[in-house]
Amino acid sequence: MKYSSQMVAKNYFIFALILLAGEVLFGLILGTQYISGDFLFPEIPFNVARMVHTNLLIVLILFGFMGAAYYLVPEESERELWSPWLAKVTFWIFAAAGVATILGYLLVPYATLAELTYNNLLPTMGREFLEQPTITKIGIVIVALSFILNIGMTVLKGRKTVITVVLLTGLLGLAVFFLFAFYVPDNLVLDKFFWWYVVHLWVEGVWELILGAILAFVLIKVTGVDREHIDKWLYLIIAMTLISGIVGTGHHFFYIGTPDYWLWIGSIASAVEPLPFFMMILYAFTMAKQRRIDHDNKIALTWAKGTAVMAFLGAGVLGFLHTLAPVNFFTHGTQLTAAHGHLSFFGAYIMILFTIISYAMPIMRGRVHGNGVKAQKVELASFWMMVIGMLGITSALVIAGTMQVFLQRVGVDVLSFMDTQAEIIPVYTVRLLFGLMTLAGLLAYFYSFFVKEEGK
Ligand code: HEM
Ligand code: HEM
Ligand SMILES: [Fe+2]
Repeated sequence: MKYSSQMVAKNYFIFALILLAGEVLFGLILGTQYISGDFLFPEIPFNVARMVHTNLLIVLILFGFMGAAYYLVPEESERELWSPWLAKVTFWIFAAAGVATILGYLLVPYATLAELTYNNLLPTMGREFLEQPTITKIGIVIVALSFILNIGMTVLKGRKTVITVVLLTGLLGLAVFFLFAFYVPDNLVLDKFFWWYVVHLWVEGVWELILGAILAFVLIKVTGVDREHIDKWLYLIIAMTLISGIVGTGHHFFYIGTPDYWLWIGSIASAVEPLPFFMMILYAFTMAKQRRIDHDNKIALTWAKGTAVMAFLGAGVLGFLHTLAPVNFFTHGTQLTAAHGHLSFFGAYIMILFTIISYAMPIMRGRVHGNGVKAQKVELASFWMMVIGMLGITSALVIAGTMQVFLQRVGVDVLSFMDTQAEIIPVYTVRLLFGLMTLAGLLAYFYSFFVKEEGK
């Protein structure tokens, strides 16, 4: 490790992985409830489990991004972190607030949680992904500001690279768009309209910049390819992302009460969105081919290539599947949406965290050349188990969604929502089995940390 302050990233990475285990566990609870509705009722109702599942996902990605930034920014900027102390303190504040919020979801009814946290003073609760009590949201803003101050000062005072500039832009965007979580208009159409300013402009806008920057950093390290070469790709990908992604928000404004012109704008702009994801595949594989060094940490490169491919499949292919207005008319809010949500979040934002963790963690643990051969073998097995598990979950959901559309939405003699769900239960059983495989893969990943190196 070049700079001792990079070490602060370790806690962030470990905590992100623990939250990921919780997320997958709650996914399995949800998957079981789809088959047997009374499972764990009344202790953990579906709506609560869902909230815990998705909120853990968001929070773990935030922890992962912070860890990634704290690790790579000092190295890129060629100086110590502006304030390692601040980074350590914010970790504990954020971790405590996160745990308290999840416990709040699980231990008291949501309405009571709203009352206890004085939601009436500034109502922001109750929207998907943004269910956190207002006070937690304020905490997130404070943590984000201190984090950006720390990263920003390090970047400004040190060497500026394309990677750090892109990363910082992404992080600033992340913080700015989160502010829309505080704007909850009474009008339901406006409410939904601005809700997407957080959700869409995060995942299909500024988070993609963060993803691109982390991917570029790891690729430079493990391939030894010239920075100038990688920078050109990064510029191109980022430009394509922003051009298509910002206007592409229109694909959420088709049938929610917004004007008709969104049908055209949303369809056309978002149809371009798969391109930057496709370019990431070309970029990762070209770099791997042109590599100048044979880094001993082979698995980090595997994760990097895997991220590019899976993000393209989840976001690019499954996203495109329902992004044209005439298709979305039938598929909106079905299991096809869930299929896309799972593979895109996993392929892009969970896998990029595995990429940076697999590169950085061995170094932080004193293994500068990466883990030993045996540990990397276990990690490779975990890679495939998780990738196949998530592909299995999403394939099942694509089948479930297609059945749902045809049974419930096409023609006149259609089934009700619940009758349709009953027909799909066999497919949900397959989903659950692949979910178990994903969990097994994650456990194998954890185990790889404890594999002893030969001769030690
Ligand atoms: C890292 C892995 C996972 C990620 C990234 C993930 C992500 C997500 C996301 C983004 C949603 C919201 C989807 C939407 O609104 O369309 C969701 C909901 C859900 N997830 Fe996961 N999930 C993961 C693992 C699992 C597993 C292993 C299972 C079960 C086997 C599962 C089952 C569910 C269910 C049943 C829902 C609720 C869908 C609904 O409301 O109908 N998830 N997950
Ligand atoms: C990594 C990037 C992406 C992530 C993490 C992501 C995630 C999600 C999630 C979780 C939802 C469900 C939200 C909800 O209603 O609860 C969603 C919806 C949607 N996504 Fe994405 N997405 C990504 C990229 C894309 C791309 C590139 C496209 C188009 C090419 C796309 C098209 C759509 C559409 C059309 C919907 C609305 C589905 C509906 O009407 O039910 N997404 N996305
Ligand atoms: Fe979107």
